[in-house]
Amino acid sequence: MRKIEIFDTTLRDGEQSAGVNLNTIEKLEIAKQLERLGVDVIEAGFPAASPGDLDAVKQIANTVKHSSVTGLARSNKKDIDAAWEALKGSAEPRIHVFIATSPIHREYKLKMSKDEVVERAVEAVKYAKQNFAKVQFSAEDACRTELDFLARVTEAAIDAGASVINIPDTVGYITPQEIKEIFQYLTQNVRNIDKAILSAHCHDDLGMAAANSLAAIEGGAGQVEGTINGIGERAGNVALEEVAVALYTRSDFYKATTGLKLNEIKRTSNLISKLTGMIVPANKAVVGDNAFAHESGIHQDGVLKEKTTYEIITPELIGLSANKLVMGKHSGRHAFKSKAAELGFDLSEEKLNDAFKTFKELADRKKEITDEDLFSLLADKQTQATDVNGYELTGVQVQYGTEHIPTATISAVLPDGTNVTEASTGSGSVEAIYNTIERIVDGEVKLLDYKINSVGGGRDALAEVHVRVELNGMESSGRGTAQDVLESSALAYLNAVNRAVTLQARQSGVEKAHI
Ligand SMILES: CC(=O)SCCNC(=O)CCNC(=O)[C@H](O)C(C)(C)COP(=O)(O)OP(=O)(O)OC[C@H]1O[C@@H](n2cnc3c(N)ncnc32)[C@H](O)[C@@H]1OP(=O)(O)O
Ligand SMILES: CC(C)C(=O)C(=O)O
Ligand SMILES: [Mg+2]
Repeated sequence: MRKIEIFDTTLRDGEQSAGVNLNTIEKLEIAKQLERLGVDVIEAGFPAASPGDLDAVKQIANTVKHSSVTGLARSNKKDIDAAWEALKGSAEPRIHVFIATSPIHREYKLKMSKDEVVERAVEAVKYAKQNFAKVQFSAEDACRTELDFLARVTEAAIDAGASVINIPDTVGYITPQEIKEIFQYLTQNVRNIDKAILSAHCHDDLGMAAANSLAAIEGGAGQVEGTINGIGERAGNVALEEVAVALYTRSDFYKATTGLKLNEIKRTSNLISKLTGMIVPANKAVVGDNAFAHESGIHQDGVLKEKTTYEIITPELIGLSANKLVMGKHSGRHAFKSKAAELGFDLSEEKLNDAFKTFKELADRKKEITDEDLFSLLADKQTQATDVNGYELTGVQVQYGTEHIPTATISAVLPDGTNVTEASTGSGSVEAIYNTIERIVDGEVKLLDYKINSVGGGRDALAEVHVRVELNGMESSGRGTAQDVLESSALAYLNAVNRAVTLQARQSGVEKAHI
């Protein structure tokens, strides 16, 4: 069996998804889970993109021990220096430098000749190699690049010191047969290919990312790059869980495996979905809610007689256990702590006490507290900043009637500690709440997107709201979870406002909390 290296770029290419913005605490939590999942490399960000990105990559590099941590850099000294600043504390400093090689990108974007692109790539790899133990080079838009030129760039980058050469299908254009041939061509025509491993990085614009990644492996790729749940720029990157489970299930065909702990897949998917607000479609391969649901009579009959009639992978394989009824209002602190550990959370004493209090309040109102409820509650506590200096919701009251104008009254604590209560109307309850919050907040807030999702099932399920807002021209996202949809709507809005305030403070040089 060949071992395929798994390079996870959820925190870099995944965060390039429109509307996703993770703060450092959330990125750290995701990185720790990717480490538990057993990915070989975590691409933690693009350090030159912003001081916040650099800081997040640095914290992840200094925390994660069992996966390599890397950061992206353009082929210039400034980006490579920023990456070094972020990654020098990691166990095996590793950088990912790139430059586009296709004719379209050379002519219109970079305005460079072939020779200039090769020269820039070589200079960048050599410069990076002065500090970094491991250098990965990517030929952006490789799959639309002339094959002989791609081989030339690859050979030059390896000679300059790159030990991983990534061949991205940047715009999701290639077909499985073609990408297999590209990898075979490079394997056969690059003189020094034995000194590097080839990597595939596929996007899903035509829905072929998983097929293309698997075809690249057949053609000789030793590393696959992608994201969990397939999030990423435009239609997203290849979903790593699909590649890993396909290799496992069809090892008879691919004769390849990965180092992933497949039973950590579901937890990783849930955490990333929750923190990014990118909800996983029910019919999504491997991690969708319906991936193991048999609806029709003939299928149910077959599964009852013999599971393998209609089930090629088991829920247990990806760590999906039956949703147990776990805790109730009579549960104590010890049981709660051990349940939190079972669900994969290692909370500080302060956060654990806070989570226990919220759990007890919830248990008073909700009949059954499921693993899903607890996961949501604990993930919120784990990623909540303790040094927050923002707006805090203390009360929501809404009057609604089909014959009346909805009116909301909101009480909150301002960043300077003052208590306020305001009221306003709207065409619906949520609009009334948001109009009221706008009266409380300093500046102009615009709602850009609103999504609501229930955590688990049942009439008393928790409501999780994700919003995207603009505050004084600064875009940010926020989320809120509560049993009541209106309360979660208010919490999500204020969370997004607080994040925008933090980003603005950062930009104006005033370091504040990681809200
Ligand atoms: C395929 C991918 O996923 S690539 C990664 C995409 N990710 C990102 O862009 C991360 C977020 N980006 C950013 O924050 C900003 O774009 C920054 C900080 C990286 C750069 O910002 P700016 O300096 O303002 O440049 P801007 O983004 O407008 O333009 C990019 C410049 O980099 C150049 N460039 C693009 N790729 C490369 C490269 N790999 N190597 C060298 N130069 C490059 C472009 O030609 C352009 O140069 P020009 O200004 O001479 O025309
Ligand atoms: C930066 C590179 C690797 C990339 O994300 C792409 O080309 O899609
Ligand atoms: Mg990409």
